[in-house]
Amino acid sequence: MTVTGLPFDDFRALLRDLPGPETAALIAARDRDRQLTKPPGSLGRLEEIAMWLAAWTGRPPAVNRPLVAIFAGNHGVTKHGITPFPPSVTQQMVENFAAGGAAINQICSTFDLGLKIFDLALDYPTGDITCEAALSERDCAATMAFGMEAIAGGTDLLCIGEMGIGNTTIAAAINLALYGGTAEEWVGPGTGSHGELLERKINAVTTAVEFHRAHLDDPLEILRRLGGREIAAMAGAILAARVQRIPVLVDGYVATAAAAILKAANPTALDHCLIGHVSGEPGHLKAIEKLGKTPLLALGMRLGEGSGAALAAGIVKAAAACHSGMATFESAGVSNQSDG
Ligand SMILES: O=C(O)c1ccc[n+]([C@@H]2O[C@H](COP(=O)([O-])O)[C@@H](O)[C@H]2O)c1
Ligand SMILES: Cc1cc2nc[nH]c2cc1C
Repeated sequence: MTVTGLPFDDFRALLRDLPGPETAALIAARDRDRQLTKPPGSLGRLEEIAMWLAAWTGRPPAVNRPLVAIFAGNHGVTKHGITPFPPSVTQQMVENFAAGGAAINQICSTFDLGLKIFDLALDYPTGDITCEAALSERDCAATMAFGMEAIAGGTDLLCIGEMGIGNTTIAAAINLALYGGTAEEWVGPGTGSHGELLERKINAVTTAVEFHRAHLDDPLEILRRLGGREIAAMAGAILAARVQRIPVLVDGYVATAAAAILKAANPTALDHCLIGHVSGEPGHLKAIEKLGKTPLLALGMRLGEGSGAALAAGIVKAAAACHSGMATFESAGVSNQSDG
């Protein structure tokens, strides 16, 4: 037997043929929304969120098994001295997540969200993107496939987050490769890179995109050359959720870069996603606009670890509860506008 397929082939095929929303469930939800005891449109974006849940799950809006998935990876590019924290903090924070001591643990408890942490070969950082590919095609595809397993235990709302010292540099490089401009437009302080650290970060992003320039017309090549394991896994998880029609909340600057790879491969690939929160990272709003999205929250956070998506999950749960739990004009005996 001759093996002819390349590792990305299955993902390219999946991306070509994505399922769309369920129109019948959307129409039913719109119909019910019109009957609820409120002036039309008065719940603003909560109404849009309820319709989004119905369209993607194919049933009345509900959130019964929300899950926050955090993917952790390490990056060879950190050897350039671009971050105030050492790469060992990635593993240490994974342990902190497991022990319940991180911000994300408290947000998950507050909104009753499940939390799963996926650490990705933390002892084997990716290649230094300034002079080599971050990942081989085989490693990148295997990591995307691993990310797809995040939903295997079942969920009806997936919040996508990450942890990885150096990964705001990676996100900036991906954005520069996808959208152009200058490194300065996409590089921000991350966990606190200023002065010489920030200059080296900008140089690393410029050099990396220049080094890989001849190969950046293919989004999956951008992912494997400039990305990282947590970025590849997040892309896989978002794609798997789409195939299973599970709505997704995307977290900050880094998670958005993973999502952007899918959008570049298929313009409809993020129709099942909302952006939970616009990060304080300066390039995030522009990156969100490139996806044609409006973030649900703007709280000035720049933490990552799924925090913005998890906070937005609280809003999404409230939207579903309003839609399913509110009385109708008829059931509550409240006069509707047309009743006079
Ligand atoms: O996603 C964001 O908006 C975001 C903004 C700033 C920092 N982070 C988090 O900080 C880490 C990356 O920052 P840095 O400075 O090491 O590139 C990584 O663990 C991210 O989760 C994340
Ligand atoms: C302490 C710390 C916590 C984090 N959470 C997400 N990214 C992080 C980066 C650092 C440095």
